[in-house]
Amino acid sequence: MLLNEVLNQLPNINKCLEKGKILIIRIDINSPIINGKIIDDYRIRAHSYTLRLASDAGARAVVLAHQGRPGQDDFTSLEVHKPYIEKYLERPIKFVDDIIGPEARRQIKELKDGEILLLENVRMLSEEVIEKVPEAQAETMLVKKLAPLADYYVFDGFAVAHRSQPSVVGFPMVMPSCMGPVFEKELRALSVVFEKRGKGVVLLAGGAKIPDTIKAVEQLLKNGFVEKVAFGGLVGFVFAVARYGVLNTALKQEVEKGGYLPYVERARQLLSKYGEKIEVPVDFAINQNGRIDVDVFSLAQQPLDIGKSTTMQYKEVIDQAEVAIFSGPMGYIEDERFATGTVELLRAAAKKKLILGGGHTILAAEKAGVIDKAFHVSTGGRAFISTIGGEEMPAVKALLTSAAKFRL
Ligand SMILES: Nc1ncnc2c1ncn2[C@@H]1O[C@H](COP(=O)(O)OP(=O)(O)OP(=O)(O)O)[C@@H](O)[C@H]1O
Ligand SMILES: O=C(O)[C@H](O)COP(=O)(O)O
Repeated sequence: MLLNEVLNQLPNINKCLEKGKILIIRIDINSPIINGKIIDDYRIRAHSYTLRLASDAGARAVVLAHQGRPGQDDFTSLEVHKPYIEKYLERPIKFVDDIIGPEARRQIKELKDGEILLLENVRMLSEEVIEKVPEAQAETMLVKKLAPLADYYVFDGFAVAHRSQPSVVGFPMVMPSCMGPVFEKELRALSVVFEKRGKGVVLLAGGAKIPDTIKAVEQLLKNGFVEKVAFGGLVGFVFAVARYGVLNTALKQEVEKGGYLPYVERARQLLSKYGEKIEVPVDFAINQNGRIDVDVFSLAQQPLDIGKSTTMQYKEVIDQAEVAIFSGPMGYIEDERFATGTVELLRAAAKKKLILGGGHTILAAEKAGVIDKAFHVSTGGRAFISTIGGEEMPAVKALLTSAAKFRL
């Protein structure tokens, strides 16, 4: 189903905003954390708007969210996020280090109109990280314990919409549900891409998520949703190896190091099918006591950015376009010298209808000074790239089922 049809069928948050009603709101404030400190709060800022809407309407908000994955360094308590939410909301919120236990349930029952209660990292429940069909997720402890306490479920976590987890797809099966404003805004912005049916749409695809990016690009090209795709970042290495052969050992080594050699074959297939629609780097920047640019055949060490000729070539592609989608940086943006390709292309893309997504892409856009010029800045990482690829998100499917069942 097309995104605008989905949007017509799903109730938006206004249908769930009622004074005194208890809302379970699933947001995605999963943020980059280093040494216990949040280093980018873009998602928190975005979702604070949703919580403000609920609070201003006098609803009682129970907030579900995650941070990291069990076993990873950034798997922390959401207590870390509380002051950030309070900063953007300009009002205090409650936090409880419990999710479905007696203390959490007591605090939910005692909520007053306009209050917001943030529950602990929902991935501390082992059942949350197991993906299953929505009907099975409706049987989890999370849903069984919390759903009876609430009136509505609001799904706002676009960035986690691709996960068939209990907090995402379980609640819509058992209670009236609506989409939150962050999620709705994402779908509306991305529907612009689909409405164009590819005409004048270019994708700048970089970054490090090789399998996800290749999968999304396969879909986009197959469905005719883009006119051109220009590759950079690590995914650009894979396409350069595919286009120019494996003569170049430095590039091949980089691809091999990440275990991505099998993707070279998929890249080759895409190139043979859609060759004229795909742009591949012709040169790269390397570090030899500073940045120097070398053409793809002379490369003898790890490339850290697309080169100047590639940047020029991609700028021409952007100039011809109406909509530019930017997903993943073109180079190692953590080092100023190698952020040039990404920054220059972002500036060119900002003259068009620019849609961008991904943590590092947002950081680069901030660096390039274009974040406020973008038509849409997505909160999604994998969810963003998958949605533009035309993949149906489990959250969307569950909300559609809920809409048909509960008719808000
Ligand atoms: N040539 C390169 N050499 C080394 N690192 C690179 C290169 N090109 C891109 N990267 C790295 O890729 C990472 C970003 O890729 P990623 O796919 O995570 O993008 P993103 O915008 O952060 O998306 P998401 O939020 O989904 O993670 C950055 O750390 C960047 O330095
Ligand atoms: O950052 C993301 O992409 C989302 O929060 C989903 O996180 P996950 O990949 O750990 O499910």
